[in-house]
Amino acid sequence: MNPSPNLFLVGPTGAGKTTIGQRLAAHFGLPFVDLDVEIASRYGDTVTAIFKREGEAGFRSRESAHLDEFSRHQGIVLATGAGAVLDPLNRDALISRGTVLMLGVDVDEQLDRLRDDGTRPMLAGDDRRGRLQSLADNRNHLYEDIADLIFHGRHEGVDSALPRAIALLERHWKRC
Ligand SMILES: Nc1ncnc2c1ncn2[C@@H]1O[C@H](COP(=O)(O)OP(=O)(O)O)[C@@H](O)[C@H]1O
Ligand SMILES: O=C(O)C1=C[C@@H](OP(=O)(O)O)[C@@H](O)[C@H](O)C1
Ligand SMILES: [Mg+2]
Repeated sequence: MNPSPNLFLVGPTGAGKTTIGQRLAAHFGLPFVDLDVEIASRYGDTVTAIFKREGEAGFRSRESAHLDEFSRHQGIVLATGAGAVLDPLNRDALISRGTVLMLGVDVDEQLDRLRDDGTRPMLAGDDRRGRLQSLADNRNHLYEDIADLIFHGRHEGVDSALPRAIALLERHWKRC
């Protein structure tokens, strides 16, 4: 079904890269890898703890190393973290080693989905809306630049989004 070696999910925090990625992998019968989970398990720590101990720069260098490693696999679904696209080498690896699916989401929906979620260090502190807006301003064009496909998240649950995402991918792969 997938003529491309891998499926890479990119997009803002809370867009559903982890959740939808897992469900897409199950649907297509492919192994699922979440970059953040791999980083956390490799260092026996949470992403939040790595941010606290090493700062964002420390996390980013681990993220780039893991992205390079896992993007070389064949036939996986890989959920990246929202900031993985900041490094141009990461963007090149994603573009050249698989189909890049951007999951888009607006700030209101992010606020809603992540209301009770305290696990995202980039959102720590006050003014979540302002932080999300500035992350969107800085990053959305990077996702769009590398995406083969863009899935626009609506105000709907995962069960309703999933078949739309599957249909989008199947249409794309049929054309390839
Ligand atoms: N339509 C939807 N698509 C994706 N995630 C959704 C949707 N509706 C609700 N969610 C919820 O949003 C939360 C954030 O999703 P997550 O997969 O962690 O995003 P990401 O990995 O992109 O940061 C999860 O709790 C997920 O169940
Ligand atoms: O916005 C970011 O830079 C980050 C997003 C997180 O992933 P999600 O996109 O799954 O939240 C995780 O990689 C880390 O906390 C940094
Ligand atoms: Mg995630």
